[in-house]
Amino acid sequence: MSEPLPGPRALLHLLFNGARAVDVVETALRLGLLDALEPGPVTLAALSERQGLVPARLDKFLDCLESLGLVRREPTPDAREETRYAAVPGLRAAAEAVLGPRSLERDRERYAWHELHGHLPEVLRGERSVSREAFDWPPRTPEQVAGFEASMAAGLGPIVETFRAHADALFPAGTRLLDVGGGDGSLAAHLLEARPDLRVDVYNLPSCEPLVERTRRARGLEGRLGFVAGDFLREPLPNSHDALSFVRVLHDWPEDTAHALLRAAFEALPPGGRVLICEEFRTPERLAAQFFWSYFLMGVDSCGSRLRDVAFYTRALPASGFREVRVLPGPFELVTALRP
Ligand SMILES: C[S@@+](CC[C@H](N)C(=O)[O-])C[C@H]1O[C@@H](n2cnc3c(N)ncnc32)[C@H](O)[C@@H]1O
Repeated sequence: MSEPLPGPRALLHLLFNGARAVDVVETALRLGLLDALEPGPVTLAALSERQGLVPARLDKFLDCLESLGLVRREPTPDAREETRYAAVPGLRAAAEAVLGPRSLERDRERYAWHELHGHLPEVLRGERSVSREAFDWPPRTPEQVAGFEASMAAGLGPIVETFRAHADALFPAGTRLLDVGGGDGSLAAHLLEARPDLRVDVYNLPSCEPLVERTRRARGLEGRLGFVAGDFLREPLPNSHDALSFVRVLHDWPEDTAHALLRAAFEALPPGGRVLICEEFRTPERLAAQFFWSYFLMGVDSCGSRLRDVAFYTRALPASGFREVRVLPGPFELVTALRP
């Protein structure tokens, strides 16, 4: 769905009514109204009869959805009950993704954003931050590490889809891939399940080793899913792999660190070796999905997660010596390049 954003005044009205707006959309999802509205158009009379709802009340409910830009109304000179409504395409899936029980937004509610809420002037002046007990970057305590990596694994769906779509071209038989900052090994496990001839090592801080061990055992990947402990800010990357991936890693760091990591990847790869970068590049829709992190990380100076323009990487890769830079399509784009 790429609807134009409402003007500033309309947007602010809607934001002020945010809790009520979410209530409306959640209700539409729960009652099955979105299932009826998305193939639409459907008349008010048919919809209220099918769902057992009071037409005059449903009429107001549909006005709420229309004011959010989620439902379109076809005005009619006929009786009010004959007005036809249709949901904008993709609404049901979007509502499930953002408001459903496995929503990433719900997952983010676990973070201590309320430590900043109402205190942004002090936050912006550098007088207040998220406490290190609540969140540290990189995660420090075993609870922080496990909680953070679980959040990451929950959002892997589009990344797995992108990698799977391009796996044949990217990973010839026998490829050894190092997934740098590879979380708890969940992405590696998906790739290994899709490609029986692949071998993947996760490179991560030592605190992540038990999580990767757990993934290896749970998915029966002994002998194929390895772990290499290291800190890429302090030491060179290991140099015994054909390909290195950075998945949602480079955008966590300032530009000079991202450049340094790409140079480290270049040094570690053999001639013909491939680097892969997968993260969300900056578009209005993705910026909306990133809102939580833009807000929360104002209080965490050690983490600068920002969506970058893809041009940052298409310029940075050649500058680090890489050639044949390609941007492959997918739900998250995948940028690849080769060491000559
Ligand atoms: C945003 S997470 C992405 C995890 C995973 N790639 C994914 O997309 O689900 C960033 C990862 O970088 C790792 N990381 C952070 N600092 C690191 C460092 N200095 N050396 C190695 N890994 C690091 C974290 O432990 C975490 O697994």
